[in-house]
Amino acid sequence: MPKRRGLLVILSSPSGAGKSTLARRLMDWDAGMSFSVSATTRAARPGEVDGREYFFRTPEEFARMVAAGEMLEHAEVFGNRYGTPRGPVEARLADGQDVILDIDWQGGQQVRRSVLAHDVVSVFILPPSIADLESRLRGRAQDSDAVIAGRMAKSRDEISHWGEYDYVLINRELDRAAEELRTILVAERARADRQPWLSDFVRGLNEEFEAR
Ligand SMILES: Nc1ncnc2c1ncn2[C@@H]1O[C@H](COP(=O)(O)OP(=O)(O)OP(=O)(O)O)[C@@H](O)[C@H]1O
Ligand SMILES: Nc1nc2c(ncn2[C@@H]2O[C@H](COP(=O)(O)O)[C@@H](O)[C@H]2O)c(=O)[nH]1
Repeated sequence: MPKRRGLLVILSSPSGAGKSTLARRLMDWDAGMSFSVSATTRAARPGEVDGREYFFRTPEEFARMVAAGEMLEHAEVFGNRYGTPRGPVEARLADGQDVILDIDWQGGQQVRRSVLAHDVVSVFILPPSIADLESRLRGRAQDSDAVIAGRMAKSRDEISHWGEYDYVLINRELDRAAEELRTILVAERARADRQPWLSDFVRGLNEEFEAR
């Protein structure tokens, strides 16, 4: 019976709106989903581990990965380079696993134009207000004031891309936003064109009709 291919779930938002938090909620809900670990040239934050949050790479190593065609997408974000390693994503999709990409709008555009476009569900996450966005970035306590100011300055531009996404949700109350995200996944998985085994199943129903 043909197996469903995995879904590529793109989450984008201005920095601090809650993508990683919502991605973790999705994986708590369905342990079969996985997170694509990006490569980046940015320095690791305290507590971040190479290969877990990111593959931390030098600019030269990152450029080599791009030149070798190893990136599904890549972009410069806040002065650093970020990219999605292609191999693990393609392998997991082919195996029927859903994969979450926490990437910016530039990466979102590239993935939607790629050969994997049919597998994509894209979700843009808005903060309830700009004041909340700033207080979340500050509350995370992982970036300097200068870095936070830079990210706030770019947030308007990121938000301007919301209309390019399949779904948009406002991450006001976390439990509610996580529930909305799960609902999107449930609906997308149930789409007829994502269940290639359905024609076999309906053939079985017809055989049952004929045997009555
Ligand atoms: N609904 C919410 N209400 C209050 N705080 C939240 C909510 N969602 C996320 N947060 C908090 O906001 C902060 C930023 O969240 P998170 O790191 O998930 O954002 P992000 O979009 O992944 O950021 P970045 O783009 O910089 O990686 C975290 O401290 C997180 O706990
Ligand atoms: N286009 C891509 N954007 C990415 C990727 N990995 C992360 N990001 C985006 O970068 C910013 C900053 O992340 P941070 O970890 O430094 O806070 C955030 O908006 C991410 O969505 C990627 O592989 N490609």
